[in-house]
Amino acid sequence: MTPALHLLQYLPPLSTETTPKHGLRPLRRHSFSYIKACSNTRNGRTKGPDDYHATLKALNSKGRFPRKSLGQHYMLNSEVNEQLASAAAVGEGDLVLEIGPGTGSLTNVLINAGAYVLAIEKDPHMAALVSERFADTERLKVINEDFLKCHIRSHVLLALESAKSLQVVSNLPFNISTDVVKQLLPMGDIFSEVVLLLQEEAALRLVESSLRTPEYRPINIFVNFYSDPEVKFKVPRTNFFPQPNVDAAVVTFRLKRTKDYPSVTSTKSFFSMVVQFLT
Ligand SMILES: C[S@@+](CC[C@H](N)C(=O)[O-])C[C@H]1O[C@@H](n2cnc3c(N)ncnc32)[C@H](O)[C@@H]1O
Repeated sequence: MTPALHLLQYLPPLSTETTPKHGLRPLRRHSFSYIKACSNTRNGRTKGPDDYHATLKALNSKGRFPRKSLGQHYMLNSEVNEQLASAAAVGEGDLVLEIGPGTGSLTNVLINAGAYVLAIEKDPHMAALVSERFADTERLKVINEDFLKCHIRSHVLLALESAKSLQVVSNLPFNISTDVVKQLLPMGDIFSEVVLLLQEEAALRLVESSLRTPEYRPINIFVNFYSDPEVKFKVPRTNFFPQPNVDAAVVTFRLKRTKDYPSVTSTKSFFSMVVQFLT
């Protein structure tokens, strides 16, 4: 059996399940004066096949079965990707950091919304695949690194000449979501908003302050200290390939500016301070 046929037997039918309608803000239109890593022309936009077919075609072409250890659950529904971009109000000239572009279905929507995308992908095969898919645009820069280990600040500042803010938009691997949140939320000096597709239960735990257990309480304090979080909408598991065992939800974290809270030396010291306070 060829790798492509082997993969095809696992493919779900095209989902007709839609996500609930919600009141998203209209697209914000402001632009950065100049972004070093990308050209500022509009010519690099990519109009390709829809996410379902593009994702499956990309995976099939490489005969590459998704890896569980890397949380590779790919988004098949363009509508969800559109809503993610809308939740972040991605518009013309924005610079967006995407963690884990995978086959590039969300990347495609971000580029078509007018953004320049800096994508960090840990899997070298997927980094190569997404670079290849968007080879004809200068709106994408792919970095093949582990987001949790890379020096994100220097990557971002290299890509952004002026000190204006930018957004993070990502369909995250569920297994690294808490670590990503801990890393990104204190970066209100460079990011204005972080929009993440998370496991639904994790999303509710991070945002719902009414749920109080000793385990999550410090992380709730952390999230509210650095941001104004909001659960936007639920994404049923049937929208992913392979289908995970859980549903997902989109959360927006509007980051507070560093001048709006007392200075904290490190995330580690923040948590030890909170734990001391609570015990
Ligand atoms: C849930 S998939 C999402 C893929 C794509 N964005 C989509 O919506 O279909 C997660 C992606 O993150 C990548 N990834 C996993 N761990 C990572 C890490 N530590 N740093 C960067 N990328 C990672 C995976 O290889 C995979 O491409």
